[in-house]
Amino acid sequence: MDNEIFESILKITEKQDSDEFSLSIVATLAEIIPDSVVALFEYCQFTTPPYQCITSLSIEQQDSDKLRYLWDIKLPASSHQYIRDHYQALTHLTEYQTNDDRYHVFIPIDIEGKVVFGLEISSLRSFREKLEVLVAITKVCQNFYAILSYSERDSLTGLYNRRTYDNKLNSLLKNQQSSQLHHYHPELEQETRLLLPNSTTWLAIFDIDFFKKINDKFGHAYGDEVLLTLSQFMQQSFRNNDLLFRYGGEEFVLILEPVPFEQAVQVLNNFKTAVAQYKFPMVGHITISCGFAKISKKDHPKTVFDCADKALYYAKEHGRNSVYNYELLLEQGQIQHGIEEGDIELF
Ligand SMILES: Nc1nc2c(ncn2[C@@H]2O[C@H](COP(=O)(O)OP(=O)(O)OP(=O)(O)O)[C@@H](O)[C@H]2O)c(=O)[nH]1
Repeated sequence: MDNEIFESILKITEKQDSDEFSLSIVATLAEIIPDSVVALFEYCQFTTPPYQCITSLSIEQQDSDKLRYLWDIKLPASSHQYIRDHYQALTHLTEYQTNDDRYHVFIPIDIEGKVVFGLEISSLRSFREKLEVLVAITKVCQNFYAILSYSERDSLTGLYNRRTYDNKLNSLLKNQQSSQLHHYHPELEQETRLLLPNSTTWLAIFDIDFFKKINDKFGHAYGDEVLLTLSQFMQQSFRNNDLLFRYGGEEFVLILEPVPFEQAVQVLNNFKTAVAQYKFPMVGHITISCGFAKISKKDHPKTVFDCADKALYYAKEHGRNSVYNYELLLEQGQIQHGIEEGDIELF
């Protein structure tokens, strides 16, 4: 194997987390193709357009021979235009040239036969002679992505699993909203969204009401169908930057990107209402309860979860099919900080 490919693959596959892995692929390709812009797109069938650029990089050679890594730089308009017009046809490696004299290559990465990511590399100089290297690297990456995805996602719903939740929340708390991925980059010509004043990141827990009865009445397979449909509903209802997890059995966690309190209440209530109105095949109507809490920098992962869980418990005790916020319940004196009736837990 060519030494360059071997070294690159070794470097990329040292990463054990798919976010870091993605950044590493982009960096490696940008190093291999000097003066290029490398962008990584992620596909999501539930968004419009059904893909988003999650990161991009260009490496600049400085006078001192030092390299400057320009992350999340704006993509050439020609790349955006082409992808917007042709994304449905970009299911195999595509080379194209545009009027601005740029040479582009788009390489789709599929997992289990479905295109999940796409890499777009563009430069004012042709890099045809490097195509073989690019293809070799992306083929290995494709296999490695599949392994990482298997370990990070829940097999029934495809949402992130509990283990990934721990990792993502830990890194979010460590580095509140500054991670390279799943973060809105205004430079990337995506949906322009200004951060409203008083915006905070929120953690919400959803739990299906009386799910045991659904299993008991219709059988486990129909119970699974409800979990699957609900998770698809979640993917359609929340923004691409929001993170969704199947935390356990019939319990789901949502990390809501920074929005003001009123907006969080509205978004969560809309979802709760939409679920209650939906008629599941065979099972009919179901309801969910939700508790949510603010994620602040100083929080410990367990503390945030426990707070949202207390609000969820309150919802379960007060009629279900409802959404409650931990901080508001606390302010209203409906619950106490740390100590609950019949609860000797102290934190
Ligand atoms: N079909 C299916 N059922 C599951 C799965 N994981 C957990 N469950 C079931 O989910 C049910 C959860 O029951 P409980 O914790 O009593 O909660 P509940 O019946 O929803 O009641 P409340 O939460 O109090 O409204 C149990 O019967 C579990 O067996 C799964 O992957 N598939």
